[in-house]
Amino acid sequence: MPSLGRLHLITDTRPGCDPLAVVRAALPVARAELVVQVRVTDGTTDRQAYDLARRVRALCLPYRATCLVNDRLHVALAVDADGGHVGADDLPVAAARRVLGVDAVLGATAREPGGAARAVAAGASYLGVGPCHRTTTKTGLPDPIGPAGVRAVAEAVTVPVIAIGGVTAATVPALRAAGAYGVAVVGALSTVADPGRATAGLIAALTC
Ligand SMILES: Cc1ncc(COP(=O)(O)OP(=O)(O)O)c(N)n1
Ligand SMILES: Cc1ncsc1CCOP(=O)(O)O
Ligand SMILES: [Mg+2]
Repeated sequence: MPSLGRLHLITDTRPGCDPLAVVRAALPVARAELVVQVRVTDGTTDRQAYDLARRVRALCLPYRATCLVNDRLHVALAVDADGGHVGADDLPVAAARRVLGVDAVLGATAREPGGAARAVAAGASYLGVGPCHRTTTKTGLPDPIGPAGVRAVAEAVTVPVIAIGGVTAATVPALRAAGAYGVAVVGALSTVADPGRATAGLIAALTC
């Protein structure tokens, strides 16, 4: 399995967003350091999710960037994505691993060391850990765990920890110092005027 990219761009399909434009801007900057996770809003049909994932997959290929699909693992299989990401409301990690196969990249959401260790034992190849900071992109989340919460998880597992939730280039150094391998973002790339420039800022923070 190729090494995991450090910058995870999660697609924003809320009204008024153009997820493909953001992916197109980020790819030439981050190249193989980019992991694009296709995440769609609940009201999105499988056909719409498939069409978006198929396009993202095609855009990623020439850059050797990784393409994952959030929640809908049948869509991941249908577009031959590199893998998927599951959380508490999705297929259990072991079932997701059976669906995707042994070689797939499989991310699981974790918030504390016990859940993190269980997810890894069940077959997760990386963990999405958070919310680290307050986010405006997803509602209904528990309080942020901050860099200290990331550290607690990172010390409990050997797989890459991807910090998520309110991440910006300015908060990356503290998250990295806490043991995060990389970060996942929605707003930091999808709600800015120049996503290519924002990608460069995040990559610089992740690789220094
Ligand atoms: C990298 C990463 N980490 C966490 C999540 C959240 O997944 P989940 O808890 O299943 O919530 P939804 O994204 O499905 O709303 C993620 N998607 N990616
Ligand atoms: C899907 C998800 N899970 C925890 S926070 C989050 C959204 C992160 O979005 P942003 O980077 O805009 O805070
Ligand atoms: Mg989910």
